[in-house]
Amino acid sequence: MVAYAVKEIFYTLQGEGRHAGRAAVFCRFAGCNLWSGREQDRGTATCRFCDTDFVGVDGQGGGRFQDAAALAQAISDAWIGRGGRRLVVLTGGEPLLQVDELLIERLHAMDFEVAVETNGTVPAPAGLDWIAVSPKGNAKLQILQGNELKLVYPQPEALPDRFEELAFAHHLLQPMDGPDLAANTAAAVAYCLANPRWRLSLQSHKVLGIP
Ligand SMILES: C[S@@+](CC[C@H](N)C(=O)[O-])C[C@H]1O[C@@H](n2cnc3c(N)ncnc32)[C@H](O)[C@@H]1O
Ligand SMILES: Nc1nc2[nH]cc(C(=O)O)c2c(=O)[nH]1
Ligand code: SF4
Ligand SMILES: [Mg+2]
Repeated sequence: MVAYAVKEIFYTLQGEGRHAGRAAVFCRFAGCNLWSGREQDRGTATCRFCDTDFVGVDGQGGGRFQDAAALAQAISDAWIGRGGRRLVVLTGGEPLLQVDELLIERLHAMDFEVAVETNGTVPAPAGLDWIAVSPKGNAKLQILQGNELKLVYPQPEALPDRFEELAFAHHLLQPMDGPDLAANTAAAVAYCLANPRWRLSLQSHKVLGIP
């Protein structure tokens, strides 16, 4: 039985959210519940603005890992930093379709702080150190609390008001990348100025030209 399908594993700086600028291993799981990942399905998907290729296991360091120990070892091998706190960001695709408590335990045993980037539609296993939820359109949220709520903006079906009172330590707006990035960034800046409980999250890795 193949346990985990992983698109890619790479070491870079977290580009987004409250940990932006911090070194981390990214583990990108294959597959998502809100889009097939095929361009021909994008227009009818629940999530239509995705900036990521999460199909297959053919990326750098990707593959099928038989068990939690094997995947945790591959993640550990990708950490090339010296000193500091080791951080892994589990992303995708939708990581919570695959992440389980055993993997989190193994990563903790290898001295990692374990963060997740999720669309929030799948319940989270116990033990995660940092939960970043990024709601999508009218998809029903199952995770109603966490560390950061990072809303891609603007989404007509997911207005910030709806998430303002949820129990997250940080509320962030991230401009939607795509053909309207400049206008979306201006709109997000204006929203944060008018509604100071929201802070801006830029995708700094794209500006920097790093993965
Ligand atoms: C590719 S997703 C993978 C994790 C998970 N499926 C999710 O949606 O949160 C990683 C992050 O990128 C964000 N993202 C995806 N497409 C984006 C876009 N076009 N502009 C800005 N952020 C985007 C997501 O909202 C999420 O915060
Ligand atoms: N540098 C960098 N930071 C990121 N933060 C969230 C990402 C993601 O795709 O989940 C991401 C990513 O793909 N690259
Ligand atoms: S939920 Fe996340 S991975 Fe899935 S299509 Fe949307 S942005 Fe991409
Ligand atoms: Mg990304």
